[in-house]
Amino acid sequence: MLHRIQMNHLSVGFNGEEVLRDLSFYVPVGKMFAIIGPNGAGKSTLLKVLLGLIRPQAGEMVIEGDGKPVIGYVPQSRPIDEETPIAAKDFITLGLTSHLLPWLTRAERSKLKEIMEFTDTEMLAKKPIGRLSGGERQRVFLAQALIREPDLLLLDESTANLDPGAQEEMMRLVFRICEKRGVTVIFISHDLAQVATYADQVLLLARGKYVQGGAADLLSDQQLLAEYYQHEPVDAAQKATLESAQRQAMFH
Ligand SMILES: Nc1ncnc2c1ncn2[C@@H]1O[C@H](COP(=O)(O)OP(=O)(O)OP(=O)(O)O)[C@@H](O)[C@H]1O
Repeated sequence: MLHRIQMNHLSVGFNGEEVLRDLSFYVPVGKMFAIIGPNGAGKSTLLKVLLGLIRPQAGEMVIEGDGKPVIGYVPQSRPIDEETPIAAKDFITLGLTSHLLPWLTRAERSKLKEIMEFTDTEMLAKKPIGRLSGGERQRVFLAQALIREPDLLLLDESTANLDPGAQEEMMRLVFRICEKRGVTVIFISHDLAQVATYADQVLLLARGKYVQGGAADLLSDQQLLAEYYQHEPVDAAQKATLESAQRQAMFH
């Protein structure tokens, strides 16, 4: 169980170029937290800092819990060679400390069964991961992250390449994990509707600046979004004109 996730004055750069500058924010424990912002804003870099893969040049990261915090990670869906010789079930067990199926303890086997039921991956158990559909593969990645019983779950655009139904299914699973097991979830997304639906708090990031706020307040601030995403805000009149043009295009 986590007690506190707090970043204080983080700065990260590559080859002398700053990507994150003096970034301070907190993540509410046991909630869904979204990181949004334009391409190149530093969102994945921030997740890598949380995963301990990048050491910030300045600042500190505080992740406090009852014991050593366990972090699960689900990457963006990527193509995997069809012939990759590993079945979904074996892939999921790679998340455990004993690793390979024959060496699983009784407790680990029962955990595996529970997680595969939860993520609806039982039917995929024997299929090579390269032959799974995008949505199936992401559920397998999620199962691998969950089998470690994480305190903190990180998702880096994990639903980006899925169809709307599969996106919804995956986010509902993640939401249930957060709600029922008290897992803190940090997810990166470019889908602002998805963020509005699932996030409690949002960190909006652009190079060199950031703002944190409640999802409803922050996402309804068109001026702020336009400033960070660097486009003109769409006002009500423009929206009506656009919709009318779309309707006309449909009938001609
Ligand atoms: N290992 C690295 N070496 C050099 N530059 C890097 C490295 N990792 C990231 N960067 C640079 O840092 C900047 C931020 O990258 P990052 O992947 O964090 O952005 P992002 O917000 O996740 O973008 P996107 O929405 O496109 O995925 C980019 O300009 C990128 O080129």
